Amino acid sequence: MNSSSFSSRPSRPRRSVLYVPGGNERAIAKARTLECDAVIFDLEDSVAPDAKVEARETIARLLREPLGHGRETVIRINALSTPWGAADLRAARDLAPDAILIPKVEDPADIADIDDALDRTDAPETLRLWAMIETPKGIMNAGQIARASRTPGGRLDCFVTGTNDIVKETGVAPLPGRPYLSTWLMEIVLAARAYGIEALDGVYNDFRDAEGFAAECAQGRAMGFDGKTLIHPGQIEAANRAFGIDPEKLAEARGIVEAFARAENARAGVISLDGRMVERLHADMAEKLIAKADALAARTSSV
Ligand SMILES: CC(C)(COP(=O)(O)OP(=O)(O)OC[C@H]1O[C@@H](n2cnc3c(N)ncnc32)[C@H](O)[C@@H]1OP(=O)(O)O)[C@@H](O)C(=O)NCCC(=O)NCCSC(=O)C[C@H](O)C(=O)O
Ligand SMILES: [Mg+2]
Repeated sequence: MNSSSFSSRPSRPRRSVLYVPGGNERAIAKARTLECDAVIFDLEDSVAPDAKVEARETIARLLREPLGHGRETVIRINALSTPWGAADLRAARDLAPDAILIPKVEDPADIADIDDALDRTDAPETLRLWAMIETPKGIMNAGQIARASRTPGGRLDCFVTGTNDIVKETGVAPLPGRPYLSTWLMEIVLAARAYGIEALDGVYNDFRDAEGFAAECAQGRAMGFDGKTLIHPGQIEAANRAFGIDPEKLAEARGIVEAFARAENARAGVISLDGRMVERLHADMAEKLIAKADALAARTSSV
């Protein structure tokens, strides 16, 4: 398989991925009613050290039922190097979420350690790993981290950008338009694309600023991110719109696929369609878009 091919990436919609603090029972209950594509139940930075054990017990009690309606359930654990990491990993594994999110990944070994620990407990192969890229070393090593995911049985499926930690660790100014962050964000996208995994943009802290949020979503989409991580239910609709599918683009994609399917184009590498040059690589991209639209359509919206 061509590890850099667009079509090798999964087509699950991840337009809107909401963090929910693991200790907040009201927010956990509310998450079941929301139209986001995935929910990250957090045991790391949104939970104070003294509340970590209780938060773990809370999600173990409240997440026995999957979210349903095609939404992915993800649990962010504390790093294995912390006093809570190993017990978080066991608890998360027992809940059988779609993925476990590992914070502050800096090296392929950070993923391999978790993979090995999961293999020792016969965790299902379907359990995926997501990696937070949010430190200088994590950004610099993003390519190697993604590359290591291509090993047989590798579980890594998605990079999640941690802009708050990047700002903290680098001292970069978090200005509107993210001028000093953009290069690093695009390195994360590039590393993900090179090895066929997905990449999610970081959070927008000022959750009452709808205009600023919409602008940052549009920027993230233009950078190539698959979706945005969110901190508040009020951000879901705008993220779904920004990272959703434009009906005109979908119609165009269907036209490209149909054109290449015609008998007269069976051996063509390039065709002319509506006055534009269209290559087989465009057909690959079109198929990916159609698969994403189908996955969205298959999701029931009656949450
Ligand atoms: C940011 C908040 C603390 C704001 O909370 P609050 O003031 O309570 O908001 P509202 O009163 O507007 O809430 C209205 C209702 O919505 C529910 N709610 C709020 N947030 C969530 C949520 N995230 N998920 C589900 N439900 C939510 C409230 O309970 C209200 O419900 P109801 O009363 O029944 O109507 C709060 O939004 C919050 O805690 N957000 C998540 C914070 C978080 O998880 N942070 C950690 C992840 S961000 C990060 O670490 C990224 C990365 O690592 C990095 O480095 O960048
Ligand atoms: Mg962080």
